[in-house]
Amino acid sequence: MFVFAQQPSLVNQFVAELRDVSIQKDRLRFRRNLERIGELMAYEISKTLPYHNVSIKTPLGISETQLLRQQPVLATILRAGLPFHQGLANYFDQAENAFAGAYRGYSASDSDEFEITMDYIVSPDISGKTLILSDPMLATGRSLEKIYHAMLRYGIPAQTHIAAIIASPEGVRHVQRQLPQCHLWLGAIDSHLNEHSYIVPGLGDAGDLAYGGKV
Ligand SMILES: O=P(O)(O)OC[C@H]1O[C@H](OP(=O)(O)OP(=O)(O)O)[C@H](O)[C@@H]1O
Ligand SMILES: O=c1cc[nH]c(=O)[nH]1
Ligand SMILES: [Mg+2]
Repeated sequence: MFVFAQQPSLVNQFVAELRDVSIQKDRLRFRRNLERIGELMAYEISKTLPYHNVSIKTPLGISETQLLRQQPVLATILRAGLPFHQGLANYFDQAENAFAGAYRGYSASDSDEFEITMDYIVSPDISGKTLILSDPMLATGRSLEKIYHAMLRYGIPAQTHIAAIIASPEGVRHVQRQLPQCHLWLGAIDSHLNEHSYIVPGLGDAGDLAYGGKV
């Protein structure tokens, strides 16, 4: 598990801006910060992927270097995942992409009990490929668990990376227990979940901050 908050970097600045009530209401900046963190996480994850040697012909000679052996498949969960996904896609710029729609379906309007409902998924074949599954918020971990299992309809990946920006300790434990094969990349691990399963201190509702409220 790699936690960006455990070392000084610009990721901490961008996470701070996502959280800050005096900055986060600027939707454009909020989305751009999700995207910027996606870009920096892509760079960090790229250091752990398989490479092969290549020779590049320049106007003056040959340059030997190492390039990614294969682009990953980038998968994300609507809505809040979209800007974060775009950041990953800016750097893994030839990746194939998968999208899933999932939301918390509550048993009653005054209840905190919910099931994760998935109503949309589209993906390329992921057999033998590197899968990077992203969602900025890892609260209970049940959305990521559900979408990971749904992705297995499209093949068994060679390796899976889960990228999240803010996680709860409960969610991290859940993902580590349910998906022990996945590598975790986290911006920060916060204090706890509240009674509504929101992360504290967290940032609030990432989807609403990025795109506005919903009815
Ligand atoms: O770890 P979990 O307990 O499953 O919660 C995390 C999920 O909640 C948020 O999405 P939300 O349902 O708010 O949808 P939205 O992005 O459309 O706002 C977030 O982006 C995750 O998908
Ligand atoms: O804290 C949380 C939990 C779920 N979804 C969010 O956007 N924020
Ligand atoms: Mg939301």
